[in-house]
Amino acid sequence: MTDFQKTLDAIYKKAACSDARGETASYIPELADIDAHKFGMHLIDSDQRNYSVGDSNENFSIQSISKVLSLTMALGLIGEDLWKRVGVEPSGDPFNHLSLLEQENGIPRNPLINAGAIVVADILVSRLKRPKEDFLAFIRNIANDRSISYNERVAASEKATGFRNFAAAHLLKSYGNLKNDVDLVLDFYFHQCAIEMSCAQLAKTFFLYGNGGRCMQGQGYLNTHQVKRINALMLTCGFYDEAGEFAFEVGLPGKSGVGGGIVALLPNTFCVACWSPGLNKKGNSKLGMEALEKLTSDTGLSIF
Ligand SMILES: NC(=O)CC[C@H](N)C(=O)O
Repeated sequence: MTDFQKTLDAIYKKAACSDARGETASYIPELADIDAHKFGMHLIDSDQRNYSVGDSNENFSIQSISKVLSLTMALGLIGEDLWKRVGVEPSGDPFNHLSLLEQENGIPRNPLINAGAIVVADILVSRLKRPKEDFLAFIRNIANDRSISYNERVAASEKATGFRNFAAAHLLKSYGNLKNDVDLVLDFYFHQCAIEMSCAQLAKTFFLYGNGGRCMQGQGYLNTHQVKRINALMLTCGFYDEAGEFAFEVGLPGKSGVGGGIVALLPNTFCVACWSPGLNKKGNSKLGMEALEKLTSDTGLSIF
């Protein structure tokens, strides 16, 4: 049987003495000052046993990791119609690029790049009575944890500097693929990105994607067909123009965020969350990528 705690301890030891930790995300001013020496990891196996190291209980901004959760909620609300407004192909571009959006007439390549997530946010704004409150309640239910919240300072910070997201939303609007007011949709989007969680909470929340769509409490959020699709999207699109590298090095469906978090899972085996705020050039956690590579290499556990 795999000794996950021993593997995490070895990863932590290696990470602690690494001095090439990458850069924090300075384009969202509130994220720029996070201590790049933080490092945490939390793993939950299929028997719901927990293993952790480092700053695994410290909150951080989940940023783009939230795109998987908003997609999950939107799929539950409108089902397959969602795919009329957003594609399922990797973009091979950075998360905030706009060129393909124009070439492809306002249909974003996939729901995990910013433009795609903004369309998903638009769907939620249309469908939910109190979008921000209802989305937060959805996540708190999955995690069974009322303490999960938005960080209003991070949301405001991104609103003040999120020019590319405003550009994306306006472009979508010009193609008729954004139904609501740009400011309203982006207010929701900036808040979803500003949700804070710890590695422990994140692993708990994403447990459902490795468990046939059922959360740790046993409640179903996705059917097996939908969960297959979301895992396929995480594998092919979860790391933008580094998705190939993540599949190559780590070999798991997963999702990153510019807060330095990465969550990944092996269906029916484990769900793991890692946090190290320094990013590589592609906007993915530098040590997080290395830690997950070591996890799957040392244990021999990956989807390949
Ligand atoms: N990759 C990310 O985490 C990007 C999310 C960030 N809120 C943005 O829209 O730019």
